[in-house]
Amino acid sequence: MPGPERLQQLKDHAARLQTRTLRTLFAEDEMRFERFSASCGDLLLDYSKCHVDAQAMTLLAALAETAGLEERRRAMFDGKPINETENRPVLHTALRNQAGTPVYVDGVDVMPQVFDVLAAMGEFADGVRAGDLCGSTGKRFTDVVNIGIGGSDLGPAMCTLALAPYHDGPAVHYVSNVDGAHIADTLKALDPETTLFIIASKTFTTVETMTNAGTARKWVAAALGDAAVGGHFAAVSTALAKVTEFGIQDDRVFGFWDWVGGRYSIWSAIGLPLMIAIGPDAFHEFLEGAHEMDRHFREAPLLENLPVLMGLIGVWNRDALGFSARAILPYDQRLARLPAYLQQLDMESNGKRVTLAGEPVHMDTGPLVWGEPGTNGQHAFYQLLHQGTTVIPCEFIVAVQGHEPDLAHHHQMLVANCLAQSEALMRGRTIGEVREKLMAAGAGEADLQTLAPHKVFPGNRPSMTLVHDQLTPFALGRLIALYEHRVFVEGVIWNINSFDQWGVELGKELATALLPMVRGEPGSDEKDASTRGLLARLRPV
Ligand SMILES: O=P(O)(O)OC[C@H]1O[C@H](O)[C@H](O)[C@@H](O)[C@@H]1O
Repeated sequence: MPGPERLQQLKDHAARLQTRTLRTLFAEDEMRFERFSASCGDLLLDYSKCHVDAQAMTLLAALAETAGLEERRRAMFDGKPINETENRPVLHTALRNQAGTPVYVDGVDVMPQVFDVLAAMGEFADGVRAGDLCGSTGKRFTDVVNIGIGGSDLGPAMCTLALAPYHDGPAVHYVSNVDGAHIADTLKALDPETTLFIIASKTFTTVETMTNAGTARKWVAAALGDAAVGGHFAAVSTALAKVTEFGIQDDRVFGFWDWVGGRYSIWSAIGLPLMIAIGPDAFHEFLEGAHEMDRHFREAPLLENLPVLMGLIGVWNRDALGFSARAILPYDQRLARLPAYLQQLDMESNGKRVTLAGEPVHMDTGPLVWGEPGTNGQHAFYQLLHQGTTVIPCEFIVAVQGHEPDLAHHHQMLVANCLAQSEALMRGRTIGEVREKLMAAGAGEADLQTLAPHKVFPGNRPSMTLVHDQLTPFALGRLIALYEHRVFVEGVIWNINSFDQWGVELGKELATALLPMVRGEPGSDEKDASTRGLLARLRPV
């Protein structure tokens, strides 16, 4: 983490720069787009609408260097235990290391195991897709239900929707919430004879997943008998002994390793439902896209390096300009679940308040991450983005082309809207411009007085835009890896551990203690008055 002087230097520069609006910065420099954009293959990052100049970028790059970004990056790729509180390496990059170059953990090359699991997944996925691997009554699987939560759900669920045009396998459903409504609504339309369940849990102890798995098992047993259960279940986990205890056949268990964080696990066997949906070849392209970003992240100079640039701007927005949120706005309906996916990736990784050494941080860390696809969001919350009192930097994502050649006119409208939003956020509309427009429309002086202030857009609101050719499996893999490394860059500058998640533990512990009380056992006097009051109200009638 940069010392207070460096941080002050950054803030001072930001204050100086803010005396010139984004509009002015564009007016002053015809080359601003060329200067503040960068690419990785066909993926373009335009950050020229962020409130930076060359000096800001130099200061930020120096910050990254002082924070030891390059050493930390090397340590991650080399399998050093950079997740210090759990004493684990962080090697999701090995899972997509399509080059197969050795990656060592405790002196052992993990690549052969990675390829073995990928091959086993491929064989299983092909079997299910071809109908060679059937349910207990010999019928082919028409539906796959993935039961998992957090990192064992969000990645495959988000990607299955994102890659719908490539989906040529059985229908895939995702059940995560312990709310019985989720599994009940999902199973309502399914036939036990043709349904395969994948129980996905890194630890195989997560209460939600185990509860849903138990319900699914009962559902199969009730329809087809106990002996049929084995034929309808597969599992993905690092805790193989626990999977065996649950009773899932060995040849249907796909392992991964404790050096894969849950929110970084889509590249592992956690991707199995996605592979069943799109097929092993497309899944390999997805891994290849991520691998391409890994290469770019390791090799591109800092100020041409997309994850580094996005990370530096993230820190700039958070710590120099004081913005506490960022909005993820994909102009792509199939990326509807990307904001939710990035919420876990970003907020579980960088929502931290102590440094690696356990000292309180003296900078603001991870921002609030949220969003919705455009154009839907425009008709809901963009009002606040344009005229609210809180400035929220926006991240737009859009493809040159969709997958619906017959509907190219839809795509043109989508693109026009995406561009219009970042332009409006940047330029705004001044009171003079508003009055001019109103007068041109024949408004009288009274109308001008009352209406004009409401129609002013302050502008000067930063955004960045990512553009790729098309949302292919390769492009999706590259996009996710970009965001993963961006989170890493920010975490290094903040000097926090981006790979643990102790903040989720207290709630789990308290829920376990509260469960008997919810069931009606006597409450504990130690509970606060609010919890006691709510418990009383929530007891079954
Ligand atoms: O895969 P599992 O072990 O079931 O864990 C599922 C999820 O639950 C935890 O609470 C963590 O916060 C997440 O990081 C994790 O992805």
